[in-house]
Amino acid sequence: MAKVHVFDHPLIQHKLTYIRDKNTGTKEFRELVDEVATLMAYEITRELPLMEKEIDTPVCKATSNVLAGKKLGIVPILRAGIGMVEGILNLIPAAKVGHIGLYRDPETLLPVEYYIKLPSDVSERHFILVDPMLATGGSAIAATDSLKKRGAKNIQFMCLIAAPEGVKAFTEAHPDVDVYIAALDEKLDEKGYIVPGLGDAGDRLFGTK
Ligand SMILES: O=P(O)(O)OC[C@H]1O[C@H](OP(=O)(O)OP(=O)(O)O)[C@H](O)[C@@H]1O
Ligand SMILES: O=c1cc[nH]c(=O)[nH]1
Ligand SMILES: [Mg+2]
Repeated sequence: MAKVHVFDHPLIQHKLTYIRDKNTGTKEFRELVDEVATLMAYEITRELPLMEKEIDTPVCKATSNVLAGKKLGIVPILRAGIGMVEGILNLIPAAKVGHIGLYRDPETLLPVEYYIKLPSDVSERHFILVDPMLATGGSAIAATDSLKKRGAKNIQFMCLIAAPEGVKAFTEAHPDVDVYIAALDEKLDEKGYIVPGLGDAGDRLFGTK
């Protein structure tokens, strides 16, 4: 069964409070999402494999650890996922970036895929799929389906805020994909918005409301 990790680091929680605040403007919202994505990436990469390397320090020969060269891919779910990419690349600058374009139909709440472009070596890569919001779970489930259909075997899903309904649906659909969230909120409202949430993540990031 998928593991669900909730990051309760004080810096993440502090920044998330200002991300939620409706009085936070687009510029600050973007900066805060970027910063939280970096902090989450630090936590999410904790298990990356290391290998030993022989080096010469100014004092002597030594054996020390470096990353074992795992091929990483970051995949934002458009649009809102884009806001988390730079923050992760700050820590993993060599990662490849794929894109999955999905929007949630406002009537049915079902995801509609309109774009996909992934690195060519999908089956060899470890993917971090990112989206600020896991609401009904439809978008994250469809994006993970899309990745798997193209050969992805190793996926982690990272989001800022999740609703219990979304976590349940996602972990049931993809029990092999661990989920990393900054906050688990109370519920969904009748329009499928997360309560208390942060509103529409894409609109707040890009100033389209
Ligand atoms: O879990 P779900 O119920 O599927 O909802 C979550 C999705 O909704 C938002 O995207 P939206 O459809 O608003 O697209 P946008 O990023 O282009 O604004 C959000 O960024 C997720 O992708
Ligand atoms: O609360 C929500 C739910 C879905 N998408 C968002 O951007 N916000
Ligand atoms: Mg949106």
